[in-house]
Amino acid sequence: MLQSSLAVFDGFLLSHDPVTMAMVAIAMLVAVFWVTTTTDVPYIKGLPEVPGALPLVGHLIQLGDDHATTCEKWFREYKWSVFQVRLGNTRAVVVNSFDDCRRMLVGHQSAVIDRPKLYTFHGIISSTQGFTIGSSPWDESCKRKRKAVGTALGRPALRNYFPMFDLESFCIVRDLHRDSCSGAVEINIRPYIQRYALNTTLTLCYGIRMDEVHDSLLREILHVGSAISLLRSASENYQDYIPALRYLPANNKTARSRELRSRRDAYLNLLLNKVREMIKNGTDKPCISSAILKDQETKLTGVEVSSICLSLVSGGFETIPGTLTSCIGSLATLEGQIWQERAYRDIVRYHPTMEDIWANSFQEEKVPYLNAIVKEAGRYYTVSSMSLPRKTVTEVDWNGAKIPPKTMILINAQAGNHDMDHFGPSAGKFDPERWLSFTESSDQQPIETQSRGLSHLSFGAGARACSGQIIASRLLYAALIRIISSYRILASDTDPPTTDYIEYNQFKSALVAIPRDFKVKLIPRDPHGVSQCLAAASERTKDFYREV
Ligand code: HEM
Repeated sequence: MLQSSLAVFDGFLLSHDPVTMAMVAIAMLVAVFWVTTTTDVPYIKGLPEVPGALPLVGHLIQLGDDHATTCEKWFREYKWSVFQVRLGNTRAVVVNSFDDCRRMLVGHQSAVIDRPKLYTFHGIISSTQGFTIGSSPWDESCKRKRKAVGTALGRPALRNYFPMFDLESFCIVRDLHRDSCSGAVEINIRPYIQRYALNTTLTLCYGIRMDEVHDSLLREILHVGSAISLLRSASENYQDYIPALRYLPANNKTARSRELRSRRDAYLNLLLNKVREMIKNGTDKPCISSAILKDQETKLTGVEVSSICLSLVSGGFETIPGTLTSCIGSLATLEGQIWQERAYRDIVRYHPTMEDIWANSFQEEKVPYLNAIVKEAGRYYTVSSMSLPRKTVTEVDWNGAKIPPKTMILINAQAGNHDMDHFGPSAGKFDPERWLSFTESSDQQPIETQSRGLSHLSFGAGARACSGQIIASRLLYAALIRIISSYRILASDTDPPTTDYIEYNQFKSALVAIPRDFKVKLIPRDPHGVSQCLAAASERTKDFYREV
């Protein structure tokens, strides 16, 4: 098409006939329109397309910073649960209602098992350490990595991590206790939770942890990880969808990606070298990379090992803090005081003494009210609002519309998790009790409602669902039980939490939500009991893991 237009243009240069000139102009316009509106996958008949796509950018500008919220709005406005949009030159199918998200992810799980490759993330950032599992196309290497991670993070493996849960949740309370001065000082809890999440995955991968909340290596890993997560989002990275932008002379996205890649390489290499050194000195702790470096019956390549460690570190360091910090924000509100008291009563029902809570809180998740809080936190604060993009490998027949192979599928988990058709009219409200029923006895004890199948969409679903969901739930539970039983949490009057499920997030364009900062007052429930438990935990955990 372009070549024939150029041929006509040559003819135009030789002739000044007005008819020829008009024809050439039209041909040129058609060619420009064609080039700027063609997508990788052609228009899918039978699926509605949101109106207003522009040449070159498609719907990117309309989608704005916050794709999940814009698509949720379109879903409600047009009453289309599944529609197609154009992200520059890429056609994507967006799925919104809870039932359709489940049907796409579970009902068509083999067809949507792939992940798309993006220019910036795959081509630049991942060129040295390999792709994370969550961004790996479905191939033999991805299968091997998922299998290894499935074993490391599956339910049977959890018991190996009990000492780690004990130590890391102890460190949260230890430092909150020190820094909040018994409620006199209001405190931002997110840094403590960030260390909790990051130390957990660093321990799993490298047998290494950092004790200080503001440790410089810890902050570097968090900073670089968040900056990379920002570069994965469509709204921050138009060059993935509008290739011409890649060739602009002042392309700061590419330069920034390269800078972040080398900073990430530096700390990943440092961590791996530490493990090598520990192996040499015989001081290494059991962890994924030491097992692989010692070649314990593994068939994984070096790049696959880096990819696994990268996936675990990046899988947890924002999702856990995003969910847990926001959840504590909801619990700290006036209404949240009731949930805290009911949770506390339920904790005491299963663990009658403070010692028992501390000794037996991380081995299983048996307090129903806490499980309900964990589930509601996951649902309500959908930290990965558009999940991770999928790609079809085979055709999907969607009510007669044929979605071809290689089509990008975007799961709007935020919309599905707040879908009133599924969760009822209170879908837009944080309410742990939606997961509970109560006994008819006078003390109305909470019982978990047995939900069949998928509770919410925050961990995705189907063959590429989150590999870390079991350990993630345990981490949320293990931190909450110790925090709630140690303190009454009150929102600060001057820096209160934002508890709206959209507005709580300060970076709408990032792949994973970063909650707005807020502060809480922590009023010790039993100061003496907490001090005793802290002293005992300090003694118990002192030799578990080494620090960098
Ligand atoms: C609250 C915590 C977490 C949330 C909300 C979350 C959410 C997600 C989501 C939405 C996906 C994509 C699922 C899909 O496409 O269907 C995912 C994938 C993944 N997550 Fe998580 N995650 C969490 C914690 C973790 C943790 C702690 C780890 C590891 C230690 C982890 C490791 C992974 C991995 C490896 C994948 C890629 C799976 C694949 O592509 O095959 N996640 N997660």
